[in-house]
Amino acid sequence: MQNPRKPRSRRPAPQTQGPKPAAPADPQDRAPRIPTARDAALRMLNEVLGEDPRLLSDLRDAPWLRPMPPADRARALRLATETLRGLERCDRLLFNHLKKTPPPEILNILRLGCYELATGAAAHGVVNDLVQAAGRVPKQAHMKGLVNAVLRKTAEEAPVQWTRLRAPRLPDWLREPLCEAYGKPRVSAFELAQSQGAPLDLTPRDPSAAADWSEKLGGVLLPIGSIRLEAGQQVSALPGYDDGGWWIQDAAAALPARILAPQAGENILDLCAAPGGKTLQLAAAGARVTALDLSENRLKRLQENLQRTGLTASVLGGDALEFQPEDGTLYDAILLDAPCSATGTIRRHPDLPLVREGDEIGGLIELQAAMLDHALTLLKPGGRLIFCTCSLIPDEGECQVEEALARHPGLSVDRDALTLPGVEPDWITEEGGLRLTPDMWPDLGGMDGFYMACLRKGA
Ligand SMILES: C[S@@+](CC[C@H](N)C(=O)[O-])C[C@H]1O[C@@H](n2cnc3c(N)ncnc32)[C@H](O)[C@@H]1O
Repeated sequence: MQNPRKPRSRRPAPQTQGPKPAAPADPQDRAPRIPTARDAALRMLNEVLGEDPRLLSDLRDAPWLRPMPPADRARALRLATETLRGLERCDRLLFNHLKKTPPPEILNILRLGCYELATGAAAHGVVNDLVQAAGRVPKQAHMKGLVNAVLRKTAEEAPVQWTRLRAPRLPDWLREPLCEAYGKPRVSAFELAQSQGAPLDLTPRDPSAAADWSEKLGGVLLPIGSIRLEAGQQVSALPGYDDGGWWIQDAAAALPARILAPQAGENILDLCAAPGGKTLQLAAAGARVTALDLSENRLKRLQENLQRTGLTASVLGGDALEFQPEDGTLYDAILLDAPCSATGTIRRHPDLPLVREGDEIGGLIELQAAMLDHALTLLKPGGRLIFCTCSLIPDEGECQVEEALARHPGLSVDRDALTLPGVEPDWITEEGGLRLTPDMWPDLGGMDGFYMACLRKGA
């Protein structure tokens, strides 16, 4: 596998999307009953694809989901996620039977129905339920007949046609810079991997117990030490959840802390730490960890994760750009998991390319560089700093490291840190980082896209 070609300039990705359709009215405001999983999935689709688009991850804790039983909430999220993953396929099938684009809420009802019918749901129940849902859309009840007719036709052809349609394409704002960096065939391979979703990966608290956990949980032990299970499990019911024997973390996301190779007693700063997968890895190795993040909400999840696993870290709310340790001590090592476009996580979050338009990437690139520069001021001479992002865009990875090396004489890349079981030579980039993409490990179920490098401060 080849390393990506790097774009020469850092221009922000172009915006090619037109204005979003008008926000639909909120059917739940008029319906006091507890939403069903389908009702909630429809509301999620309306919010993600609405005028003020929201990410599904921002809707997880929405107050209107609270009255629902947890299993229905989980089903709603799965239905919305998978409909959004298959949106292009849904529209291709539906528009064979539509003379013009229906109002957004009706179109989303059809899209949800199309996804469910294509993937094996019983036609009778889906169609009846969604016709009823159309009848509750304010001012659109007359569309019930259309919903009924289109879904009945879709029920006949969608199960056969669905997998014959191409893997949904990324939008131009992302596809163009990725094609420039990796070439079209690789980007098509990313899209295929993204269309297949992601398995459930776990990081064992004790890396030497990985094989035991894998056997106990009926999983597959991955070459880099993570445990892979099939998606869709009730995680809290699995052995080891309550006592923190492992935590959920994509295999690719577990590598930065492994490359850091934390030692017991080391003073390690985890900048941009929440919700804390990497903090847990550092603490489990016996390091004295300071975990800092700007988001109070995400820090709550980090605290819960520490509590469940019984691990300890000093948790601080604050801005990584301004952070100064109270006693002025410098850190042995720093992990900087910088905020980024998150384009490496699209197989888990297929809503991301639909909600974002790429206009935030220029600002993120500046922020990452500023964070890296500030982090270096907090590091001991000779200390190591892991810079990582869950992005596929080289400007947020390879280019950041190349430019940091140019800005900081004495700073070097520690290539030896990459010598770990399971790390393949093809993953190593020219400047000495690791480039991971979703098409890697195709026979094992892929991995998230990530970039990481271990930097050494001059002594
Ligand atoms: C990629 S996520 C971190 C994931 C985390 N390291 C883990 O393994 O679970 C990036 C984090 O950066 C945080 N963040 C964004 N801007 C920040 C800032 N200026 N200072 C500190 N944290 C920031 C976000 O709240 C978010 O939690």
